[in-house]
Amino acid sequence: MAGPSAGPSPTVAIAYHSGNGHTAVLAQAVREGAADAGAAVTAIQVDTITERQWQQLDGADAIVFGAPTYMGTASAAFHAFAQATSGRWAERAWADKPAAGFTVSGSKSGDKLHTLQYFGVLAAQHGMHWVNLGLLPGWNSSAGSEHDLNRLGFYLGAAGQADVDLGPEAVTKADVETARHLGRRVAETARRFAAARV
Ligand SMILES: Cc1cc2nc3c(=O)[nH]c(=O)nc-3n(C[C@H](O)[C@H](O)[C@H](O)COP(=O)(O)O)c2cc1C
Repeated sequence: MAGPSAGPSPTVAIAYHSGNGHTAVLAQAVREGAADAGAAVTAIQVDTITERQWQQLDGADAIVFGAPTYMGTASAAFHAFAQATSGRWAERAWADKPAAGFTVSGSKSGDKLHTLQYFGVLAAQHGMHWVNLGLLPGWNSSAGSEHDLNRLGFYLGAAGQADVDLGPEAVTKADVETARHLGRRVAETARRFAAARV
C-alpha cells in the first residue's frame, strides 16, 4: 500500500447518507484510504448534519459525496442535503475543491452510473474539480474475477453492491477495496491542490 507523499496534510470531508448501513461501509473505506494517504478525514452523515459539520465541509480541501442508489439516483436524504447547498453554490463556497463520489446498490448495475453522474453534476454546479476513480475495470476477461478491484467497471467513482436481504457485512470486499482506493486518490489530489495554493 502506498504511503503518504510529501506535501501539506490535506483535509478530506465525506458527506454521505446511508439508509441501512451499506453506504456507511464504503464511507468508512474511503475514510481509511484517505487517512492512509495522510489526510485528516471527517465523515458527515448528511441527514443529521450540524452547523459545525457544514463548517467542516466549507473548510475541507476536498469533499467526497456518497449515497445509496435509490430508484436510480441518490437517496432522497442526499438530495435534500444537495439542495440545502444552494446558498453555498451562490457564494461559490466550494469552488475549486476536488470532489469525488461513491454509491452502492442491490443489483450489480442497479443504475449506479446515474447516481455517480448526479454527484459529478452537483460538483460541477459548485465549480469543483471531479476526481475520477483512476482504475481500469476488473473482472472483464477470462483472467479476471469478482475479487478484482473495480470489478463492476466504473470510471466516475467507486461503486459497490450488496445483496438486498443482507446487512452491511454483505458489501462485497472488492468494492470496499475499490472505495479505499478512491479515498487514497482523493487525498493525493487534495494534497496537490493544497500544495499549489501555498
Ligand atoms: C427505496 C429504495 C430504492 C432502491 N432502488 C434501487 C435501485 O434503483 N437499484 C438497485 O440496484 N438497488 C436499489 N435499492 C437497493 C439499495 O440500493 C441497496 O440495498 C443499498 O445497499 C442500500 O444502501 P444503504 O444501506 O446505505 O441504504 C433500493 C433500496 C431502497 C430502499
